Amino acid sequence: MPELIGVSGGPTKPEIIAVSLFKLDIKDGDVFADVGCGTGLISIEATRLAKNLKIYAMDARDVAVDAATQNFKNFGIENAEVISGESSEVISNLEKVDCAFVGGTKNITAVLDALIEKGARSIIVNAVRIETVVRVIEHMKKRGIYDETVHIIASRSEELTGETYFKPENPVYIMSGKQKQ
Ligand SMILES: C[S@@+](CC[C@H](N)C(=O)[O-])C[C@H]1O[C@@H](n2cnc3c(N)ncnc32)[C@H](O)[C@@H]1O
Repeated sequence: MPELIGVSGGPTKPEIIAVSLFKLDIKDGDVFADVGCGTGLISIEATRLAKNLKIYAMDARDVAVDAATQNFKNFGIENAEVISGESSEVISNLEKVDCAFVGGTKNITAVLDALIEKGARSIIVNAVRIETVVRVIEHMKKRGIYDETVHIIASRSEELTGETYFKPENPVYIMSGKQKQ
């Protein structure tokens, strides 16, 4: 496996990716939006779960766009387009979206509105700040797409003086929205 090029804020931890992508329920042929793609790892993992995806990976930071572009090249991901810009505007210019993972939550209500407008049937949002969690739940409820929130607290084994202890990861909230297509 090639080594993933990192950026601040990423990559998303494997346990969070596992739960998020399970709940996303991505299907063969889907148009998938990786919103605030950072390293692009979510898109890379999504290609292992479904065939013939069309992926739009977007981020407002040049450093993330460059990292995702290089990571896709290194991992042989040919079905992903990396787009630089504010996600709510990028999504507005897409023809349609079937499902979306939102890892970057700036302007989150506008991002959710754009995804709903494009017909997304499944939207998963990751957040660590409680104010963002409340904003997402309230807006999903207002738009009639709220499904549920899962709060994940994981810890990973680390060696300590030849023995094993568990180092806690940051807790993450995973919000899920579903819409009929
Ligand atoms: C926590 S990181 C995402 C990590 C990523 N899932 C990974 O595995 O590498 C959040 C990213 O979202 C981007 N971001 C946040 N809000 C955004 C927005 N409204 N539009 C575009 N990018 C955004 C940030 O620039 C940042 O790179």
